[in-house]
Amino acid sequence: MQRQAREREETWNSLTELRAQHTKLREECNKLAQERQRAEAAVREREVAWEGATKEQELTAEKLELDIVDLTTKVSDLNGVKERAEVAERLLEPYKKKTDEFAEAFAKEQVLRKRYHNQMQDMKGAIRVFARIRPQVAREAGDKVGVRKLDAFSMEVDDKRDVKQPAKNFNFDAIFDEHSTQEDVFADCRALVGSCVDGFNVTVFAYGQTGAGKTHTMYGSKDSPGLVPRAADELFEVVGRYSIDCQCRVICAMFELYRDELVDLLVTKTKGKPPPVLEVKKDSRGTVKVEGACEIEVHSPEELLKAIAVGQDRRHVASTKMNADSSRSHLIFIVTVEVTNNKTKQVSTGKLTLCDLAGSERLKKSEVTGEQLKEATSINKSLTALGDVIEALTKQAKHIPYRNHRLTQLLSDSLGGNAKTLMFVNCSPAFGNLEETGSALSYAARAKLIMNKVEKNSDSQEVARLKKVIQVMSNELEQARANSGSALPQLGDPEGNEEPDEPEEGGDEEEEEEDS
Ligand SMILES: Nc1ncnc2c1ncn2[C@@H]1O[C@H](COP(=O)(O)OP(=O)(O)OP(=O)(O)O)[C@@H](O)[C@H]1O
Repeated sequence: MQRQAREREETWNSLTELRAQHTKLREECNKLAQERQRAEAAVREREVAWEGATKEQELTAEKLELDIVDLTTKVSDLNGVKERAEVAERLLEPYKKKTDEFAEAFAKEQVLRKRYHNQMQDMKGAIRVFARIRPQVAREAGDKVGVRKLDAFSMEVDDKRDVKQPAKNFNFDAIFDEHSTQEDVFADCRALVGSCVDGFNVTVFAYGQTGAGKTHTMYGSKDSPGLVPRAADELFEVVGRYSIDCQCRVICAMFELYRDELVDLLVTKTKGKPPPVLEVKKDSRGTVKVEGACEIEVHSPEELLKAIAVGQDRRHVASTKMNADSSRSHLIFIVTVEVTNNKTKQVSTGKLTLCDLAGSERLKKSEVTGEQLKEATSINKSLTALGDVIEALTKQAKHIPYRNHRLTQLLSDSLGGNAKTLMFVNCSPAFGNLEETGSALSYAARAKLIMNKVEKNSDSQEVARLKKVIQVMSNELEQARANSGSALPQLGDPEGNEEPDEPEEGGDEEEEEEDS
């Protein structure tokens, strides 16, 4: 009985154990079944994706095949066009040659037209205006171009940002653009140097916004010399030709008009001795002279270039937002050429005035402060005075306000005077400067209307000698008057009542009127 009970218990225990094992196995079986389900779902998903990709590839392949067919048709069409173009080109060959010939003839004709036009303007005494559009500089990178040369005589200023504003056209005696070299520019000015040696007064001045290229045009750089150094070489070329039967003397002087003060750039400063006072005067012919200036006689282009370099080094320049090397003064270089004919003893005296004006600037744009602000204000004031003189001359006003500023006094024989005058109007091509460019061009267009009374400065040797004596005596008298206060009478007025020939600031209505 006991044995039976023990066997039953053992059997029960192994049954319980078997049951536990069975439960565990069922759980594992369930787990495996779930994993299998997940794996089957993933496989199905991949199969669907693969089928989709295959379909897409099939569609792309079909499209590519269609594209290939299309491109093949186009290539064969293009081959047909190319063949026809080649045939047309062969047919056009003789016409192209003719067109090139016409273009060349047109260019030659334009050069001649410009030359004859300039000679005619010269004879009429008209002030000539050459416009020069400089290439865009690094500062303007990314800005659009709004100033274009149209042909040898015309240009346009087109503000495409303002669709309502039509392009403005300007006509001048020559237009130079970003492709024009310093050589091209000088080729159109060369004859003026000859005129100076011939005994005429000649003025070339550059006007324009700050950074527009005035100094580049007038002086240039070592690698790309501008008009002044080229004129120095040309002058001695011409003098060399004259020297066969004439005695020639070349004398130069250089000043800057800095903040309304005339500064001699060639004078050697002596310690403790103030530099001589410079005065702007006019001789009997109306030629402007700067009295008290240091004049240097030069005998070769090298000596002349050395004098130029000395003066340029002493000029006031500064860096502004608009130009890294901005000229802060008006630079005036004067070369006088005295030619005495060995046979006739006739003396002719020509004066070449080369003037690099300081640039007009918007004070907000150039962001100058302190001393530079004072410089800019003074520059703008002088250019306004110059504008007033131009305005008065073009309106043929009775009174021309030359005496309102030293700059206008200095240029009084060049504007409405006895000189052959050439004005450069320099401009930037960039959109950012269109407003300033437009006003500089309008300023220059007005100047183009001015007529000078050009005549040769020629005297017999005796008259020339006497004029020099008078000049020396006048200077001595002025000196004596300066030393003894106002005790001595003024020249030409025994009573000593005449106004001294000093510039008057601010355009006083009371000032002495000058003949237009
Ligand atoms: N035709 C040109 N070709 C190449 N570079 C030019 C030309 N004109 C001007 N530049 C360059 O543009 C910059 C400004 O020119 P420049 O100093 O002559 O201007 P500016 O009118 O004399 O200015 P500012 O009135 O401030 O003295 C310079 O770096 C100059 O080298």
